Amino acid sequence: MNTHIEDDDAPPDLVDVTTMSANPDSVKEEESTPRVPITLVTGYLGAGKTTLLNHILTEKHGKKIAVIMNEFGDSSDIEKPLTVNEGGQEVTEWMEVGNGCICCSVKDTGVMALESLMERKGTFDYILLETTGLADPGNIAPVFWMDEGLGSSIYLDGIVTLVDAKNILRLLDEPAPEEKADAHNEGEHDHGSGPILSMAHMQVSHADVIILNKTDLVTPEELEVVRDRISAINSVAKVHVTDHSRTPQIEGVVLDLHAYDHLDDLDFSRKGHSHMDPAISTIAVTIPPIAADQVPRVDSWLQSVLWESALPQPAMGSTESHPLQFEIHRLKGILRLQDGSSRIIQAVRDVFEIRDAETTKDDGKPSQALCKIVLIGRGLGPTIDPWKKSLESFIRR
Ligand SMILES: Nc1nc2c(ncn2[C@@H]2O[C@H](COP(=O)(O)OP(=O)(O)OP(=O)(O)O)[C@@H](O)[C@H]2O)c(=O)[nH]1
Ligand SMILES: [Zn+2]
Repeated sequence: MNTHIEDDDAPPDLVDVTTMSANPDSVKEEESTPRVPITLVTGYLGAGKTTLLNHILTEKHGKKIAVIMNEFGDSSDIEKPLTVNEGGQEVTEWMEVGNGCICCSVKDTGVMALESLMERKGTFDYILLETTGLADPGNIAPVFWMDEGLGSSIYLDGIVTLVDAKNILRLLDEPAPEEKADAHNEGEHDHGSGPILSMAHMQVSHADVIILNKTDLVTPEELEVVRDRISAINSVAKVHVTDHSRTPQIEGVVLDLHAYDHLDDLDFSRKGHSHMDPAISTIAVTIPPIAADQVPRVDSWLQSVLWESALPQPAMGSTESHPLQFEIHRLKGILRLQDGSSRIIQAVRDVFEIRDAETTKDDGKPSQALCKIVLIGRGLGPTIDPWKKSLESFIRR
């Protein structure tokens, strides 16, 4: 399935780079160097990830970007090409990243590549990592929160998912590859049975930005259908329509998304979509401002929802007879406190954090003053009612 060899935009040539070897002083500098942002670039096989990265490498953006490409598609590579673009000069070398297996991919080859990359910290100020087309970004994203080493030197700026407009509908309706990987996958996330859930769903549901690519291959009508389907799965991601991954700009589209450090934009971009995806959807739960001592209750509620896939029941003896069978892939939220401060919630799968929000300007709109939690996942049910009731009653207990 790999088409890089006959690409028009062939990957840069391999050149020797002595200038990039680790600076002996870098160990001393480590403490003072700020964390480097990383954007994960995901998307199904052939969606245009490498095309996007090549596009970025040739644009003027004034950043030294370390790009780790996934040149050999989905073999478990033992080497990854690393390109750093510096003053218009591209330098590529190959990094040993050890042996990885995409099925057991908490430590996949991408993560190992990052570990080798951090040995030369200071030679770049941004990282772009192309994940393999079959990888679930939900496995990689939490590494930046859980891994002491990587988490202290890198922060996740956002997840960009390339979508192949021509093939996405078919991919969304295809059975998940998990069945065949299962033998290899014990203890991994069990996606259960139920509506079809493909890798394409996982990649779309985790996205902060969706680049709807290859639009030259579809009609405007087909494009509309695809857009509807995508936003039914993930209504919060920003969607950019492209061909050959040529985004209108790079900053704010692929770089510097700050998807995990502020949440201006929890409003759904396309409302009232009629074609719900049977497998994954987005819901938003809003409640009035809470007291500071209710924040730990929200934390407990999230533990139940994210770790146990259990929605705390509103009250004893409640008539709730059909507990939802759900699974959350991505969750973000903002808690407004009665004292005027805010907290931000971020979760990818079962890893989550609640932290202080940077002070946000109060624009006086009452809707801005509500707590809001957005959940993306499967089996969320037809209405937000059970979610809202559960949250509201749980935090008051
Ligand atoms: N027609 C058309 N072709 C495209 C477009 N974007 C990319 N391609 C071509 O599609 C092929 C695959 O693109 P890549 O950028 O290599 O895709 P990828 O996601 O990196 O692929 P893998 O790494 O194999 O998963 C290449 O031949 C690209 O030139 C597009 O918008 N329209
Ligand atoms: Zn690629």
